[in-house]
Amino acid sequence: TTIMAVKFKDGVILAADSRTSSGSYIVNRVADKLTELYPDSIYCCRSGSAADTQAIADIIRYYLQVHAAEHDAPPPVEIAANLFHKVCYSNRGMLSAGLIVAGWDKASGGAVYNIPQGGSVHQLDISIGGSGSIFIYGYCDEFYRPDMSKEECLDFCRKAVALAISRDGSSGGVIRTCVITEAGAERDVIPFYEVKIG
Ligand SMILES: C#CCCCC(=O)N[C@@H](Cc1ccccc1)C(=O)N[C@@H](CC(C)C)B(O)O
Repeated sequence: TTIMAVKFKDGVILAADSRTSSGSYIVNRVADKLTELYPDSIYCCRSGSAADTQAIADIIRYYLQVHAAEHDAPPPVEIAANLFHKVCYSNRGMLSAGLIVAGWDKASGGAVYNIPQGGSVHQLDISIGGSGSIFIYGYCDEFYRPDMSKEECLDFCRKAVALAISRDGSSGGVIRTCVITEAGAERDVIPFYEVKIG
């Protein structure tokens, strides 16, 4: 898997490949690793065990619905990140889950949180994860800027995931993206071959 989430001018952009593998067998070549946690405002990027990350996302989705009902307002992204931390840390050592939580809320105007295997929480401007991310740290260090426009940031994310797909055997398929701003969430998908790489 290759996943990433990035802050840009108007909010956040999430991106992922679409390969689910079992050893060298490709179980799903069109998997959707960008999972909605709260309608139109909070998503997560999933890496690691498909089973574990599906189960955890379902739990967080439920708790965010409860939070929204209790507060009569959409939950801040930070709440979703803290809920993931609680579940992942209390089941530490029994899960294989590398998650990135990202979304837009009135208070932050866009936030990205990385939750690695141990269950810690890290707020960042950009987070990359999954087996393919090791191949694109240099690319992201060199080209990421916090003030990119939507189009610039979409191109940056698609190029980063395409470069990872070209090197990581556990990443592949199509490149899915999700742009989250005050206006809501906008999903897109492009084939890997449409991205011009070396
Ligand atoms: C079907 C089946 C077997 C398991 C499918 C399955 O979880 N594959 C995993 C790899 C893995 C992980 C832990 C144990 C085994 C196999 C996978 O493809 N993970 C991708 C992300 C998920 C969310 C789709 B990525 O991290 O590569």
